[in-house]
Amino acid sequence: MTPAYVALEGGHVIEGRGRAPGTARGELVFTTAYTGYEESLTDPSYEEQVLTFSYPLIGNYGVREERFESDRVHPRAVLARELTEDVAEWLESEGVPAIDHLDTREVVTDIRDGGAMKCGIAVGEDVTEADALAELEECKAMSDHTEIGAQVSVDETVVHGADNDGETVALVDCGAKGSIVDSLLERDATVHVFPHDATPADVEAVDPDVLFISNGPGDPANYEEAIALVEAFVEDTPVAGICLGQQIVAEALGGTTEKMTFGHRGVNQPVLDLESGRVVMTTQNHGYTVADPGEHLEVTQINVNDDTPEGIDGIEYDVITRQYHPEANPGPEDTLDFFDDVLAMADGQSQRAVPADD
Ligand SMILES: NC(=O)CC[C@H](N)C(=O)O
Repeated sequence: MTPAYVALEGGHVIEGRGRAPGTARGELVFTTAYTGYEESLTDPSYEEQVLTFSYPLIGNYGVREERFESDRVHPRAVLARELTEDVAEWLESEGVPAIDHLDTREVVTDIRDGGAMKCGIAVGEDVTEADALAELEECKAMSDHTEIGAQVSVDETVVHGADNDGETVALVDCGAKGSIVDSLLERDATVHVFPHDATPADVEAVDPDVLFISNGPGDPANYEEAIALVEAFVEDTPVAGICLGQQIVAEALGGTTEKMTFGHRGVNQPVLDLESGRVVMTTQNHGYTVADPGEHLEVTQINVNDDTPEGIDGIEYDVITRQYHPEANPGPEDTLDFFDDVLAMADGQSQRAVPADD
């Protein structure tokens, strides 16, 4: 059995079975998702994290590229009770250390008690506990990854669906999942995918019908350029956002964000729509949340478990955002109509509670 160690903040070391070799460090988080491991492992929002699957068997339907959300695995390392050979081989080929045969209940309990925490990972024939502890020593807090947007964003603008007849979307790529682009293309939009640090002039050049801020990893406060884009466009152009995008929009419009203890990661988070009273099941993956939406935004949907904001609308501006992942992949598709609402807003068809002055 290949030795494998996870060193947790505070120095507690958990031993497991090595499935893919290497050393790594990152913020230790867990997801309760029971399907969708390919989508989760390729979701750029997991950059600089070590992902623990609490579901006990991961990989039971193989690994298929058409389910990937980006072109690589983003977590720095993967922990599970049992990984199939397919997944272990895939992670090894990606150079991502993987460990199984550990007590994931213990890991999840530690995270629930101590919050998402730094960890060090060491897997390989010759590694020792000291190697995992050395990685832990080097691990940075998530908010100190100030250049994280550059690690996951496109370098140059990419256009999808240039011949489509629908709305023109300026999607700011802070680590966008492929399904967000697909959901817009399926609705006939033309999607210009911009780097995370695009300038207002770059975006203005395509005359967008909506500015759309994507999901992405890390602390929203580290996305200064995207925050500035929202500030620059919100008075004249509709704005949408998913997950990190909701947090960036709040930061831009006078709201605040904060780090949660261990966040929401899974495919069955219940969300209440305050107007309709309807509850939907949602896919989530976030560690920060909007703490105060500020005076320009109102909360329209909340998490049933802890009342955190899940949907936000502009009061005097055309803005709609979601904290969860309406594009699913993985997870239930109850919330795909968010994309219809965004494109209706882009087309000037939105039904906001407070109409704009013009
Ligand atoms: N999926 C996301 O966009 C994650 C947003 C942000 N990085 C958070 O952890 O809260």
